[in-house]
Amino acid sequence: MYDVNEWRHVFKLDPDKAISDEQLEKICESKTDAVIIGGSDNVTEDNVLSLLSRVRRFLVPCVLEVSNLESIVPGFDLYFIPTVLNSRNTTWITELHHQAMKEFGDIMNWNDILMEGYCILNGECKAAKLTEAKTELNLDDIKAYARMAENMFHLPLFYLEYSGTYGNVEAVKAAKSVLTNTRLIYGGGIQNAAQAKEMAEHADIIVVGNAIYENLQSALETVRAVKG
Ligand SMILES: CC(C)=CCC/C(C)=C/CC/C(C)=C/CC/C(C)=C/CC/C(C)=C/CC/C(C)=C/CC/C(C)=C/COP(=O)(O)OP(=O)(O)O
Ligand SMILES: O=P(O)(O)OC[C@@H](O)CO
Ligand SMILES: [Mg+2]
Repeated sequence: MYDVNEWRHVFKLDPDKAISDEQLEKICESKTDAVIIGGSDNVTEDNVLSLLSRVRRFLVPCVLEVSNLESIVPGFDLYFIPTVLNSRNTTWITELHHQAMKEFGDIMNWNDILMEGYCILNGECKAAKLTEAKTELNLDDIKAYARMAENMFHLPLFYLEYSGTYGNVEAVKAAKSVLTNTRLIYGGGIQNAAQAKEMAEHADIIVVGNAIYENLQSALETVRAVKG
């Protein structure tokens, strides 16, 4: 029903951060392709459900990006499941996933679930610290992770994650150069239309997160910059 292959721009809402109804309406009616609900800190069943019910007043597709087992709730259009390819700790590559399959395996509808191969590149972000990601990577390392996502694991999504800081365009270009079927997602530090446009020249989908809470007007301008 929802074709992520057509998406170019998404907003990521953090369930741990406050957003007014008026601000949320602007995000949901911005003509972005989807709203992702996700974060790395204090993501709970309660704050996920509360944000989902507020986003549901609008027509925009709503995705849960799963970050822990406790906050997986029904009612989303799609579920994105990260596996951190450059983590040093198997917990974040396959272990929580194994646990989740034991818990939810019988009721999972794989038409609504997409795996994301994460490559985290900002060593200072919470997700990097939590997952013990190996972030000192050169362009060849990044290309190799992208190839693993597509050719080895056949993942539908490869996510270059610079959460909190604007990343290296050359890294995005390098990842894109080796991907054919797997969609390239770029997220991190996009604060304005120019940055959105620059990353969207190489990434298939760009994600705007923190800017929603820091400069909403500028965040909204990223939609038109990417989707015209
Ligand atoms: C009942 C029902 C609806 C069932 C549906 C079935 C279903 C979807 C089952 C789930 C199956 C499954 C395999 C789940 C996996 C479970 C799991 C916990 C996997 C681990 C995920 C993971 C690697 C998390 C690590 C952290 C991470 C990469 C989070 C992604 C998001 C992210 C990086 C956000 C940025 O966070 P933020 O807080 O904004 O950070 P900053 O401070 O840097 O801004
Ligand atoms: O919050 P920012 O830095 O925009 O990053 C977006 C997203 O990639 C975070 O997972
Ligand atoms: Mg954030």
